[in-house]
Amino acid sequence: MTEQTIAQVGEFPLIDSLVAPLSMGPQVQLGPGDDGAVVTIDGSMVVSVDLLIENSHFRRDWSSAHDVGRKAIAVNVADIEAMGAQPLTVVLGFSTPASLPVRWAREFMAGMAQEAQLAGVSIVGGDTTNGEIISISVTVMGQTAGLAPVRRDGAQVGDEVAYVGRLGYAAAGLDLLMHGIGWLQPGEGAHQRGFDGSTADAARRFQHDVSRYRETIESQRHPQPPYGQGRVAARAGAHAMIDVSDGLIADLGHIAQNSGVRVNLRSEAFIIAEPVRAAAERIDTDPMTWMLTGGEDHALVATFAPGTVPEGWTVIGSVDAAAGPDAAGSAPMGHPCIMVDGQQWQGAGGWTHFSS
Ligand SMILES: Nc1ncnc2c1ncn2[C@@H]1O[C@H](COP(=O)(O)OP(=O)(O)O)[C@@H](O)[C@H]1O
Ligand SMILES: Cc1ncc(C[n+]2csc(CCOP(=O)(O)OP(=O)(O)O)c2C)c(N)n1
Ligand SMILES: [Mg+2]
Repeated sequence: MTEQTIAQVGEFPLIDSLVAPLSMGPQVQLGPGDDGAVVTIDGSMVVSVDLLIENSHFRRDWSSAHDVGRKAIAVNVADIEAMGAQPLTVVLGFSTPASLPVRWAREFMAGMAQEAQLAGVSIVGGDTTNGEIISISVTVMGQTAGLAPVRRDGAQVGDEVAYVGRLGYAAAGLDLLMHGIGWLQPGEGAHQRGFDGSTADAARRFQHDVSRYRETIESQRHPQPPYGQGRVAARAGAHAMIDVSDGLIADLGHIAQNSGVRVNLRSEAFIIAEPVRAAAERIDTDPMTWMLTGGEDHALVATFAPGTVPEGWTVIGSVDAAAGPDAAGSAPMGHPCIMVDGQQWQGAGGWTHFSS
């Protein structure tokens, strides 16, 4: 029997079935179902949006619908955490081919609901349309609730640089998946690029033992941002903060550049987690590259006045005065604002869209 598709169910019955299981937090006066949602907030509103596009941000043969739903919430809530604000609500833009099995949409929504619960946000509305591939846009709203927002431009010379959350996991998982390791069973995504659908190809892709580094692949499917730690950093008086979406060096580069300072990282301060080390051994690569330039774990990295780094954060470097214009000119492709073990970082600091 073939699976029921979205085309067979129709727009409004689909929406009804997607929103019915959602629960609303106490701040929600009016949830999905009207022209707009109504939300009570404390202080100023902090708002951010991110897109997840099929084959750019996820693949259906790498991640389940549930994983993609979890990721859609996590990557967006991390931006509100990185402002030191309290995440409250999200609205979802969902575009999908009519041929998508309804099961995929329901599991996606269940993943969103599960992660929303973890992150402490309510899904208060959305929009559903027809499109050639799956596109997901999540807008997240938070409140300042008595604490000043922590921006990217506040780092001060003499600050300590520290992070909380995972580094290198999601990048390791991405590399493994790109090596054909850890794919899901071929389902509706089997037609997608990189998978020829043949039995031999399927057998080759699913024969790997991934037990030692499973957590890295799971992190690529859905990251685990350190929920609540953005508020902890704001309460500790963090001077600047960002979440690591593109790569630690790239994202710290935004702090350094916006603040007019230079960041010095000490590689010996990084602790390489066992699953990341195991993944690096499996595909014979340097795990530090993933930790320094890999994205999608959505760790928080912040700068603090000396002695004010919160418990549970790992200090990895310090903030210096910016180098002169000569130094900037000597690393046109690199990150003149970021030093690692006393050397200016040359080359890519993380993921950028539009490059081949
Ligand atoms: N198309 C756009 N229109 C307006 N602002 C944008 C657009 N794309 C990105 N920005 C802004 O540029 C900044 C950097 O974007 P991005 O790298 O996506 O940040 P993040 O990693 O926090 O998601 C953000 O402040 C974002 O709001
Ligand atoms: C199919 C697939 N290809 C490539 C990647 C890797 N990747 C996609 S986006 C990205 C960086 C973060 O995404 P972005 O849209 O730049 O997030 P933002 O900085 O706006 O939060 C990475 C490492 C992936 N996750 N899935
Ligand atoms: Mg963004």
